[in-house]
Amino acid sequence: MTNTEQDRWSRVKGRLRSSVGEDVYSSWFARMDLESLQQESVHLSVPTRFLKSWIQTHYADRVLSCWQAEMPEVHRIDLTVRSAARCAAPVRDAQAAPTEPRRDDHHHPRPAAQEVRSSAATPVSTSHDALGGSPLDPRLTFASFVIGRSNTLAHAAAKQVAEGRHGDPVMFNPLYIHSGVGLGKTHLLQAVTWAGNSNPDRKVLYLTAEKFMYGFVAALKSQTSLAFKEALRGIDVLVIDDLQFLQGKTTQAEFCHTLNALIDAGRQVVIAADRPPSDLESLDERVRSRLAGGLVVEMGQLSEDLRLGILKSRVTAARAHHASFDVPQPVLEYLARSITHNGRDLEGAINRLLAHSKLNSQPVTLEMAEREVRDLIRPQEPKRIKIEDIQRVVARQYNVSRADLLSSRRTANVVRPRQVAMYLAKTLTLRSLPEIGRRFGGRDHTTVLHAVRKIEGLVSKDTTLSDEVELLKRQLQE
Ligand SMILES: Nc1ncnc2c1ncn2[C@@H]1O[C@H](COP(=O)(O)OP(=O)(O)OP(=O)(O)O)[C@@H](O)[C@H]1O
Repeated sequence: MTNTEQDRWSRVKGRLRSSVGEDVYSSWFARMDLESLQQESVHLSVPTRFLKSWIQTHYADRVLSCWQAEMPEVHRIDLTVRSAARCAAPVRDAQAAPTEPRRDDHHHPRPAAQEVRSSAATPVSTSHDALGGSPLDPRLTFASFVIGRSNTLAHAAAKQVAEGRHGDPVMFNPLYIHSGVGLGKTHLLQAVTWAGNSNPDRKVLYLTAEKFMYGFVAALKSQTSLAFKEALRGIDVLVIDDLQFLQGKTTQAEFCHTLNALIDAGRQVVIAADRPPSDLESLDERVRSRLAGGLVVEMGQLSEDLRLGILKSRVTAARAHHASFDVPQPVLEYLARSITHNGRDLEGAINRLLAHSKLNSQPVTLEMAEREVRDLIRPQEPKRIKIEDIQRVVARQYNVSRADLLSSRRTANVVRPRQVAMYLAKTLTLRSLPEIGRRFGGRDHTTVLHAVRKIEGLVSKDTTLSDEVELLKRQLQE
């Protein structure tokens, strides 16, 4: 690709970024590449079918108009998937094959917003119970899931899975969601299960990894493992929570087998764990790579806005049974500001205020809240920042890949981000210059020192760069 084309593409991305805002841009467009540029058409690519379909449905016109602002002669945008994701394949096992014919999307368009059940009033599909699915909490639905910057992509992907129909092609498989403790994985997975099972044609089975192990081991003991496997293969979506707890060679082999059978049959698999597939050390390498082969989405820390949203939704839910319960806005803001670690503590705080105000027949006040939730407020430890995080965030910000940062390429669009990343590594971590050099593709410590000095010098003069560096620091420390 020529430099002019690269420049144009950078300007188009700039336009796109300012037109949709930083958050939307980084969720949907950060991984979009320019493949080629013809006179009237532009060929772009994204890494997953999901991103492709999302961009086509929601942003096709926007992308075209940003190109036209740069090159009025452009009339067509072709968007393709870089690495082919798996589609629905024919079911190998005849016994487990769905008996219904596929419906045609064009003739039976899916309603734009599928109704999602919102209470325990509707029983979850009997197949879920019959198959020995893990218990579901009726409160954990899409309706009660609050969306924020850290979970937009995970939520959208989960929604897409939940709204699929029996026999629909599978867009990304498996969908793998990971996050730290208490950041909403179980909530999202159960929401998929509730919503998916509200369609009578579909069977969605939610299992914790423990239940998977137990189900399998128990089935082995009672010689019914074949039946258990058949049952698993008869479902449309298998949801497995807390995968990090899957242990034991036999169980793992069986899990791998089930995963392959389901994926090859075009059935959806959704997985949650507290770490990315590559960090699931106890799992076999083949399983890890299969897990990483679909869409892997991380849910970050809950931002203050999101925490406030969760608190409000919890208060609303509590008011359904306790109409007089009220938490004034300043108290909610105080809680959102001070309880920073996870959703479970936010829920705990509201429960305590509810209990206290009910038992003592007192309204909730700021003093009461401060007293009641004292132990939920942990002292702010400075966040330990990893060099990989710095490389990831910088690469995303400047639209280069992490491999570019580590490479020996010396083009300007890579050199500056690399220097910024090294500068951040020196200022935000305790790593030594040689160590940083090693982590940046085996560079010498003098190269790192040069980069650090260079950026130090520039930020004092160049306000754009200094704003960029500040933004990066904030993203990393969040
Ligand atoms: N985005 C959100 N909207 C509403 N509630 C949320 C959200 N994120 C977390 N919560 C709430 O926080 C609590 C903990 O969430 P959840 O159990 O889903 O976390 P988890 O990531 O599965 O944790 P673990 O790693 O311990 O399994 C739940 O009460 C959940 O409803």
